[in-house]
Amino acid sequence: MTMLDRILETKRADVAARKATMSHADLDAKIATVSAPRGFRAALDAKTGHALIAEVKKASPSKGLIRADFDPPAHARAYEAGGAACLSVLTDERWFQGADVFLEQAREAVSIPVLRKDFMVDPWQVHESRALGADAILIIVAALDDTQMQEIEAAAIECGMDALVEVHDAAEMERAARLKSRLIGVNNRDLRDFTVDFQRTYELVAHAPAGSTFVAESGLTSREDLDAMAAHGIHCFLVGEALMRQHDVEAATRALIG
Ligand SMILES: O=C(O)c1ccccc1NCC(=O)[C@H](O)[C@H](O)COP(=O)(O)O
Repeated sequence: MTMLDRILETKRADVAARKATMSHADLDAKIATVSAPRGFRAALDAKTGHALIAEVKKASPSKGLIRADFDPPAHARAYEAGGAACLSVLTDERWFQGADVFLEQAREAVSIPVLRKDFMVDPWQVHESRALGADAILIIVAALDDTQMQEIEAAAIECGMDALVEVHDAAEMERAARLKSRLIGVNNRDLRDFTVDFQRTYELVAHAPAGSTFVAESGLTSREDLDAMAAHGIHCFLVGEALMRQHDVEAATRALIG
């Protein structure tokens, strides 16, 4: 069983338990109280130069605890002040020590759009994400069949949210291209064995559907990494650990994107 399989197994059980306690009507009532979605893809497209999705990330299955003095609203403000276009907030509890409240606190602290970084296995979670205030959700192609992806994407569209569609190889890129979303991410990290390989991203960028906003995700640590990606025509980046390990998150963000 791969790490992704294990994450998905616990996620399905978690979602089943959550659905038992909160109906669609409950979620709709909560959605009515949160502010309208902030355009996530539009915020990336509006940036000249490097456009950063900065991740609020306490821990990960590959690295364990990353940030002991974890403070989501403070990190969110530092990212925004450092020039990030958007935030990503991990909400998975079991594997990333995340929490829903981290997303609510982070979004409340800033005016830039926020991605709920979690493992979507059911359209119900999309409505739950909107109820938490999320402006975008993640669709991991490796985790879903085509029907599930379409249903989750349809829920995102219904909620006025963007979907970041994450792929790892050319076959997944083909499946992603059948969706409506043109916000495509390539995860440099193999979710099965955690190896990081920028080459995969360099190859896949040419296969993204025309007109896509293309995001390189994971394992990026330096300005040199981003410049190397830019040389391949990639200008949007999702970075977590490298920034979360810095004492001065704002300065590190500014130094990374320049
Ligand atoms: O980060 C992990 O170890 C991980 C393991 C298994 C599935 C997903 C995982 N991470 C989610 C992400 O995609 C990253 O948090 C995100 O791209 C930022 O990566 P990084 O800059 O390397 O923290």
